[in-house]
Amino acid sequence: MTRQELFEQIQRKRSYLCIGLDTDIKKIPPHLLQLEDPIFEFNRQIIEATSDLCVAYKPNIAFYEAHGPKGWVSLERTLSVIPKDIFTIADAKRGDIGNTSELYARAFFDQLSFDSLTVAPYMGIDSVTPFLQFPNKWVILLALTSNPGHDDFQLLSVVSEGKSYFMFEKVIQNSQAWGSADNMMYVIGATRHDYIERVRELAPDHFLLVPGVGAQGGNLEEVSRYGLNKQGGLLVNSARQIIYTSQGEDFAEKARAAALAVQQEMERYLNEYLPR
Ligand SMILES: O=C(O)c1cc(=O)[nH]c(=O)n1[C@@H]1O[C@H](COP(=O)(O)O)[C@@H](O)[C@H]1O
Repeated sequence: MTRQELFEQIQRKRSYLCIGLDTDIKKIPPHLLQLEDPIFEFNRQIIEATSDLCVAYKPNIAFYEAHGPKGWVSLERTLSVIPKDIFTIADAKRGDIGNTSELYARAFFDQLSFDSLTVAPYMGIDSVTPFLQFPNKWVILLALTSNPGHDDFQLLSVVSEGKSYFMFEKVIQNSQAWGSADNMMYVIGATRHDYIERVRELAPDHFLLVPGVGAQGGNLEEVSRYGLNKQGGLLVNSARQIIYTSQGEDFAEKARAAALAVQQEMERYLNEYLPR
């Protein structure tokens, strides 16, 4: 999917919501557990109930891998029911020496047909560029993550040409030579919305994947104020706050209500910062 197509979807749906399919067998409604593939059935109903309100789905691969081969089947089946105009993110946080990264890319882009993959930048250029060789596919590079440990490394000072930068700032600056705003996004945690203005100075055109609203307490209003750009430029992810709203037979309906509340809030920000 191209940047322009993503933007058109944001305008059409008045939403930049990405729903996280972090489908935990321990948290899904008990009535689904007797089915052959409860994870798929849960996802299928969530997708059916919410696909007009969001522009992306992000299955976190850990929730599927943990079940072995059965989990991969649930993931494949889930992908097959996501409408084709919706952006898909494999949240696998990969990155390794070049030939290994290339195989990871083939797994997620060719075998599973995801539009994008989250990638850790720590091993540097040759661990990231193999993912950028796939036409129409995206790398979403971790820059400033939402978890408490982000300050262990991402906020360390690095001196470059006599100036001091945070490590995450160097990730954003240096990686722009590896790809472009048409095939690379950055992860910025919603819990660090105080840095989004700075991120926008460094990467005015790139899309940002912003997890951490909802269950992790990030602030959507602040993220939107500083993060929206002229093409939308934001995919704000929420998983638990949307998909686990009810443990009953009405779980999909309740998930829709939670997604609708977020979409309506986003529509207000789009009207304010990015009028049609
Ligand atoms: O790469 C990610 O998506 C990610 C990066 C980050 O900094 N923080 C973060 O929470 N995530 C993912 O985003 C999702 C957040 O889920 P909720 O907190 O339930 O909305 C999980 O799948 C996390 O793995």
